[in-house]
Amino acid sequence: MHVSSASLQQDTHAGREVRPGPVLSIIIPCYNERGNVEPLFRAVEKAVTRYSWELIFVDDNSPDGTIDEVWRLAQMDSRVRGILRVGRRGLSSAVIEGILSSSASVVAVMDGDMQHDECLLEQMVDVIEQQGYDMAIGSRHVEGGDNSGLASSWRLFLSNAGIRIAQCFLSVRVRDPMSGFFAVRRDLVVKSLPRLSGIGFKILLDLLMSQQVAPKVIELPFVFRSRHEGESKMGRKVLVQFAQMISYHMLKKS
Ligand SMILES: Nc1nc2c(ncn2[C@@H]2O[C@H](COP(=O)(O)OP(=O)(O)O[C@H]3O[C@H](CO)[C@@H](O)[C@H](O)[C@@H]3O)[C@@H](O)[C@H]2O)c(=O)[nH]1
Repeated sequence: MHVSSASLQQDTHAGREVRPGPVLSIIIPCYNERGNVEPLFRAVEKAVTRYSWELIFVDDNSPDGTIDEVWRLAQMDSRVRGILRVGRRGLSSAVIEGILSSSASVVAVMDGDMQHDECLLEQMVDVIEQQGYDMAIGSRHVEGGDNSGLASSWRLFLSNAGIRIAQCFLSVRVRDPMSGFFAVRRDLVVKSLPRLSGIGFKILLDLLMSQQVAPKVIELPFVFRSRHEGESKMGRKVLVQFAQMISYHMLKKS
């Protein structure tokens, strides 16, 4: 397991026992995902063994009691934490709050429905920590990636159209800017906070559009799986919010 030598030195100097924080914070926005919480935790536990991690679920007061399930797990394992937001909704803003409450130098964002492949998490940390990338994106649109888990051909059409639109506004070439699965240096997000819109579903695109200097980005292929349980929250409102988010950045730049 990776432990930073800086933290060890510091604690040797202080002469007391060390309990270093996690290397990776995994942020899970969730709404009505009760049945997916424990399977996701178990999957992460199995997949991520080389780095220490914490798993932060950010729930917007789901009617199905998702947060109770998160807190039940948190009682059994201190690597699990839950943030309950009341009176607010939104994937992107939930992710931002999760990142703000995290402590690792690398944060990963993934869906709470098992559509993202947890086996990619270690590789994401590897490329950021060892190869100097700022961001590693789980991509359905590079060789080896696959988008077959999207629920319908209508969703596929929307996703492809969204990607084409998004790419017009990016200075860095990203094949899957609509992905909800990525890892990033935490300090890059913190520096971007004044420019992030936090609107809607597309936090990766929001983050990419907030950059003043092109970040060093790598896309890693993954197979987008079918949902484990429950339903997608994608609706007409999400499309409107997508347009609002793009407009927000265009207005800021003008
Ligand atoms: N806290 C919170 N979480 C939310 C909200 N809306 C959705 N989520 C959570 O965000 C994750 C993704 O939401 P889904 O509703 O499952 O998204 P999707 O339609 O399957 O969209 C997927 O495909 C997109 C690419 O086309 C991805 O961008 C997106 O992240 C997701 O992977 C899930 O864990 C879901 O519970 C919300 O208002 N609040």
